[in-house]
Amino acid sequence: MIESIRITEDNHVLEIEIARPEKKNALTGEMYRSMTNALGDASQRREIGAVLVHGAGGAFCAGNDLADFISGPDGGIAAFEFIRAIAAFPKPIVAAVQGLAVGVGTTLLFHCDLIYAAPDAQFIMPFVNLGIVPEAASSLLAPATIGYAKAAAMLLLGEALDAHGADQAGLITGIVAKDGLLDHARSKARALTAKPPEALLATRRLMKGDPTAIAARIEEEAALFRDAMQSPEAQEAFAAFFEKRPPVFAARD
Ligand SMILES: C/C=C/C(=O)SCCNC(=O)CCNC(=O)[C@H](O)C(C)(C)COP(=O)(O)OP(=O)(O)OC[C@H]1O[C@@H](n2cnc3c(N)ncnc32)[C@H](O)[C@@H]1OP(=O)(O)O
Repeated sequence: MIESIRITEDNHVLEIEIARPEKKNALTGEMYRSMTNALGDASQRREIGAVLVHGAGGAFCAGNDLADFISGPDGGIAAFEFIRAIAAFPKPIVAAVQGLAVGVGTTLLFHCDLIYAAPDAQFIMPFVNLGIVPEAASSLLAPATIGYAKAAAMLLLGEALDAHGADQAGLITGIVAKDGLLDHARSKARALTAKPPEALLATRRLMKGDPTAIAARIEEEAALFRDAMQSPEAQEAFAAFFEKRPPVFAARD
């Protein structure tokens, strides 16, 4: 186990805590690999009935570590392995979101089942701003979950949705006060593990819809994503982030 991903178990629930608070829980290759392994393990073990994901230190997750994107060759590969794993994960996933959920920090939520958010939660999918494209089948699942118009504001303009907006749009299950958020999410995860497992898993499978369409969209996005990562637009956006300046993209005229 690595320090920045803490895996624990309690009452048949496997908990994944993203714990890199000094970088707002941005995900590195080794963090993705650790979570992918934890999901693989949890899917095999009968005694695990649900997974709970949360972030340490006031943020949920600031998305992919942008330094990892720049430094390659791993940039993006571990992320897509994690995305495939969470999309195919057969058991219920509960998320407790406080503070920022950026990039994959939001898109992973489309593969969760119950999402509880603190009032300070902010959901942001800034892919276009970064010169890249959506991932985790969010180009399919965002319009399907929150409607095209809200998805367009998030995915084309990169606008944030706050907790209230996310609740209204149907992105989350509910809003819970920050100090009770984790306990609430834990109690819901435990409640899932007390249900008859076969009926629960079959119901979830039916609700999730056609897995081949989701898997195909993940791969379609991944191919575009890999190309976009090499583009001058993305290189400028990543450089601007670390130089703490606004990006300057090519003029239209
Ligand atoms: C396949 C997956 C794709 C994706 O996920 S694409 C999305 C990638 N993520 C992003 O583009 C988010 C980038 N980060 C930000 O825009 C901002 O940060 C936040 C809005 C998340 C937070 O802003 P604020 O509250 O002002 O905090 P701060 O001072 O910017 O961040 C604290 C420290 O955390 C580092 N950090 C934050 N996010 C990332 C990241 N994604 N990759 C690498 N570092 C990150 C910063 O640089 C800084 O560090 P220092 O204290 O050393 O200056």
